[in-house]
Amino acid sequence: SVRALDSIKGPKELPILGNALDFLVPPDEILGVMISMCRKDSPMTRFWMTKFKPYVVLHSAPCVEVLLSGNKALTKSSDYDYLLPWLGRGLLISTGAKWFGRRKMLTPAFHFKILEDFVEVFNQKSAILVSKLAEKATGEAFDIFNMVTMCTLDTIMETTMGLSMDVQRQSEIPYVEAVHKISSIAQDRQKKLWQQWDWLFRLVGDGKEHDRCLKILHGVSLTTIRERRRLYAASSKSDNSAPEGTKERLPFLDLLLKYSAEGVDLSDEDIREEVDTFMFEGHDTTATAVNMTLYLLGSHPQVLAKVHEELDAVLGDDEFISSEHLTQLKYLERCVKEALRLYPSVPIIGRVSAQDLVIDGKLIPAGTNLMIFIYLLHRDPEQFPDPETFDPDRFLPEQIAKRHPYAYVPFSAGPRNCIGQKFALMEEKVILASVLRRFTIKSLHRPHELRMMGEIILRPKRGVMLKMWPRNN
Ligand code: HEM
Repeated sequence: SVRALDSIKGPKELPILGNALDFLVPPDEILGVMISMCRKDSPMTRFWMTKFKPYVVLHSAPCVEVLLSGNKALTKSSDYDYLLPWLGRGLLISTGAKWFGRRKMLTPAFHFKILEDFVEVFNQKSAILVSKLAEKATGEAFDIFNMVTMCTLDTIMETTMGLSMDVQRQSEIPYVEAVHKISSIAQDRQKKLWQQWDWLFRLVGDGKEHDRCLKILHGVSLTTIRERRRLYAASSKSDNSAPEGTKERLPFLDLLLKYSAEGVDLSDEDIREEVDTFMFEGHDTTATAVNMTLYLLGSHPQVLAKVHEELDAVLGDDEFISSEHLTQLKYLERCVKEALRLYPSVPIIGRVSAQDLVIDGKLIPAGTNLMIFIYLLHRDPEQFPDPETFDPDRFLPEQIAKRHPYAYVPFSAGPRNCIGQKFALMEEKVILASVLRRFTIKSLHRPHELRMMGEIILRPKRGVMLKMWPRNN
């Protein structure tokens, strides 16, 4: 049945090895290789990671719609298996009844009422970032990437895990370094045939480094659970109610602890998987998104001027950025969305279909690995004319109405979309508004100098180099 895939266009392949050798390039060249493989004259492309493992890459809106709408392909592709030692079968990777039950269980933790309570934390954590940036705002070049990452990590730990770790005041965070390293190793394993087998991965691959990272990552998640369990038990004992400030709507980790205390089938390992999944997905994605928005604004002074104007008009002298302010920051929101178009934090997602599918008139047999190449989809010139140009007005309502509904999916779409989408957009806006109301910025890199790496999460190889100055100074 794999023969059916021969009717889909793709790059020339070698016997047995297929296209596997094409991927043996440094991490900052993978996206380029993928783009050059994908056919411009076809809405999807087929390639072979050896002749035993075909992939179909979808890069046009109507094809993406077939896959993401409905329940046809809710199972993740085997590429996610490389993340299993770290994330286990938490919400990102689980499938079937386990995924469905968890999704239902965790959705209330992202209820808009809870998100409104988080706005205060977004403000507090952004204020720490701003105070650190005040030292950098001298017109000297610096890399802002990790400073923003620490801010988003600090935020996710306090909002969803209920713990104040004060990571922004520390100079180095082994957790962040381990996240970057392990994602890079997982990505690397996908393309290196000899690393597919665990024993060989350990013998000649990055197995040792992988396990070192794993120890750091699980150390942090297990400590987090232990600490929150202690606080949860103490507060439940004292007044028989949820921990302080959480009312009846419990944030993420407390919700899991409550279910496990009530005897719902949720082992310590189950909780650990979810904590690891949300700590990772909840900070690394937003870090890239905020960083790339800053990069783009720092390269487009006229757009930045309009953002400044809007911030001054909406925020005035109000120190606290409220959810009402956020609703009014429409231009900033368009910038955030346009930045996620050009630099979607998750550039590629993978599925496998349990049943035969017909996409663009072609039969895709059950079991085929499917990729949605979000990065390329967002550059379709038919949907986004002059696609490399940063133009926030593409997200004016009348412009959105002209496009295919699946032309823009930075948070994926359908039942397995991003559970943290609203959280992310609110957090991004608070961080950006807090920073930009006080500072003006200039980016030092041109787009091709960023050398974007698609290591599960998109990352610029050389960070985001900026010059920054206080405003009105
Ligand atoms: C700008 C920020 C973000 C972007 C661009 C983003 C993007 C995505 C995408 C594309 C997916 C689908 C992944 C796939 O199909 O493999 C996803 C899933 C997910 N995201 Fe996000 N995300 C962001 C922020 C967040 C935040 C803040 C959280 C948590 C607080 C979060 C938690 C998750 C989880 C748990 C899933 C798996 C959902 C499921 O399969 O049911 N994400 N995200």
